[in-house]
Amino acid sequence: MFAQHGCGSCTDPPGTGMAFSRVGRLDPPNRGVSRRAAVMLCSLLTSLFLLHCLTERCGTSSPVRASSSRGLLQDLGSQRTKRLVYQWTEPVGSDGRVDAEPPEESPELVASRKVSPRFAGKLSPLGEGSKKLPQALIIGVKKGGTRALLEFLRVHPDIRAVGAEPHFFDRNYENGLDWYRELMPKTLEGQITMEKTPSYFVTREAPARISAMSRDTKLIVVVRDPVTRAISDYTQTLSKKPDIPSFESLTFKNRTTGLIDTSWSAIQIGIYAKHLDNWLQYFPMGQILFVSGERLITDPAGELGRVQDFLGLKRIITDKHFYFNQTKGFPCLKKAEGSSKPHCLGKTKGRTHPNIDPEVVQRLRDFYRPFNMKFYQMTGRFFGWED
Ligand SMILES: Nc1ncnc2c1ncn2[C@@H]1O[C@H](COP(=O)(O)OS(=O)(=O)O)[C@@H](OP(=O)(O)O)[C@H]1O
Repeated sequence: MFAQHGCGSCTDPPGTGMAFSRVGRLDPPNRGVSRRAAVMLCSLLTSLFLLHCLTERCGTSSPVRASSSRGLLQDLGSQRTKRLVYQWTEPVGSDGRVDAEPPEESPELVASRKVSPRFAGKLSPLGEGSKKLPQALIIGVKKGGTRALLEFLRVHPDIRAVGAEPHFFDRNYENGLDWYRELMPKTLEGQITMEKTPSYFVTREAPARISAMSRDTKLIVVVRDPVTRAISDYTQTLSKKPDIPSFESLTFKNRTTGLIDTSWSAIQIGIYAKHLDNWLQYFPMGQILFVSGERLITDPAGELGRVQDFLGLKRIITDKHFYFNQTKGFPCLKKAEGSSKPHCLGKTKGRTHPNIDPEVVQRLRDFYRPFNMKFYQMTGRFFGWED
């Protein structure tokens, strides 16, 4: 009876005691003793409950929970997420060049994972495992097909990846490895942690920094015909800054002399042999896998087979996982990771490119040819970008 009667007081703010003293004065003495006992019992139970909450084991509805240490950590986590959100808008240069885009994940897919969209990895049902530094990275190239590769790889049960581009080895290096590790999803023994940031491939300092993290890091580069890549890069910028000069005028330092402006990042990035040279100072060729961006579209399962072998994983992602979506004009996943629904990449992947003057395209083909030949020689793979 006391427990029932007094239970309303259990929710009163502890330490006020006002309701109890008023009730005590109005009741007869023998009942007053019992009431005092009930009050003491309630206070004891309240204290125990508070203690329980402070050790973070009580339900989310508890007011104590809001100020618990986990609450603070969650707040910090969302601040960090916000910080990374800003970075999507940061890299717009004065010429309207944009370095990165938000991850191509549909809101439905993200919601189905029930975790932060930007840093969503695969969650084990009980959230067990620990955060580890990545053992494999997709380091480039921008507009090569890096998002498609990562989204396809995430289907593999032994791969867990960050959704967003952390840009750790180029823009956020001063934040330190602990910051970087915190961004990673938890993994169990035998699972591989991954992330993709396409700008690493052209960042001078990236190879030394990644090697300092671990000399065993496996590196994956998705490459695509440098001319189409440059046009794709330009198309992305144009979609955000429609007033930029034409592709043709940005291509040349001087159109009449035909001198190509190699300082324009859209052109620079495609000189793959030059960038690769820098990586080979720190990593042996066997630790770098080159994925054909073209074949990733025409034969995704074939390229994914090579990637799984390279990562030492069982070939789980096969033809059965893909279908060709006629409307999108690209292969899509029958079931995305963490979801039972089909999944194509979003609108910013597979944009319609503007028509470029064929003479300019030819001039660029001539420009890239020797670099491409060198690149085929270095990698031992013929990518067929000549026509
Ligand atoms: N399956 C699938 N679906 C959609 N798009 C696909 C796919 N596979 C490869 N691609 C090509 O990926 C190009 C974008 O490359 P990235 O994801 O590396 O771009 S980014 O650097 O992250 O912005 C994108 O370039 P654009 O066609 O120029 O938009 C696509 O051609």
